[in-house]
Amino acid sequence: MLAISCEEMKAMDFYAIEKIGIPSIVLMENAALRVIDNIDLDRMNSITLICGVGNNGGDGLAIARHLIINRKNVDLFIVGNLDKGTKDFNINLNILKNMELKFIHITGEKELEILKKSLVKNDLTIDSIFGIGLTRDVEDIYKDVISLINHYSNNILSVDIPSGLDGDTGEILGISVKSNKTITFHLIKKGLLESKEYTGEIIVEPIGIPEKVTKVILERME
Ligand SMILES: NC(=O)C1=CN([C@@H]2O[C@H](COP(=O)(O)OP(=O)(O)OC[C@H]3O[C@@H](n4cnc5c(N)ncnc54)[C@H](O)[C@@H]3O)[C@@H](O)[C@H]2O)[C@H](O)CC1
Ligand SMILES: [K+]
Repeated sequence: MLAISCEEMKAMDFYAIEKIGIPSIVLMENAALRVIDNIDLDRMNSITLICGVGNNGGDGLAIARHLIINRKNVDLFIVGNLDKGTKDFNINLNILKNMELKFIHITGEKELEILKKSLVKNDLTIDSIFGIGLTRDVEDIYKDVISLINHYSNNILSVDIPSGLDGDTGEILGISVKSNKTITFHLIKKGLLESKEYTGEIIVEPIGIPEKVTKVILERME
């Protein structure tokens, strides 16, 4: 199975968007729908979603929207500086605000306690904090959130990469979500192959990036 680096994935995303003309929000929507396809909606009714403020978080916001449309009970939490949200994160956040979905912005003990209460009673926790954009050790409030996720969830799904795992080496950067299932997009990232203990079952899902893009980037980056 072809495994790629985070840099190669970012280059493929960029080429698909800039050269082929597929809007990034379309890739994000495709990613969200692929995650929904991998959730047993007949059995999962109460779902806790924890989102970062990058595009991995943006995936999570789009997933939240589709879960709500499927009449699921969604507890949505966001961790990170909301002023630093990416373009696609903000598009999806704005949609949820227009749908009057309440979310909790985790900044301290009070919200961590609310998160814990949601985790202990839910059917599924979805980790959408960091993906291929993780660049350094996880610290502070992010570390507290991931520790709670690992302690109090009984069923965890990670979006693209377990948050805290280095997508290239499989190294744990301070702390990582220990998932039951990881839905990774387009091609498997090398780091996932090194850390089955943290990824759980790995499912690779297409998000609409043409084969040509993969070929061009891999030839360029050989
Ligand atoms: N259009 C696309 O490219 C698509 C991407 N997909 C998803 O996007 C993520 C990658 O998103 P990106 O915004 O590049 O980064 P992350 O969301 O992974 O990280 C967010 C942000 O966090 C900052 N950061 C990095 N390390 C730390 C840290 N230790 N502590 C705090 N903050 C940190 C950094 O600034 C990052 O930018 C990819 O995984 C996919 O899930 C779509 O799925 C498809 C389209
Ligand atoms: K993640």
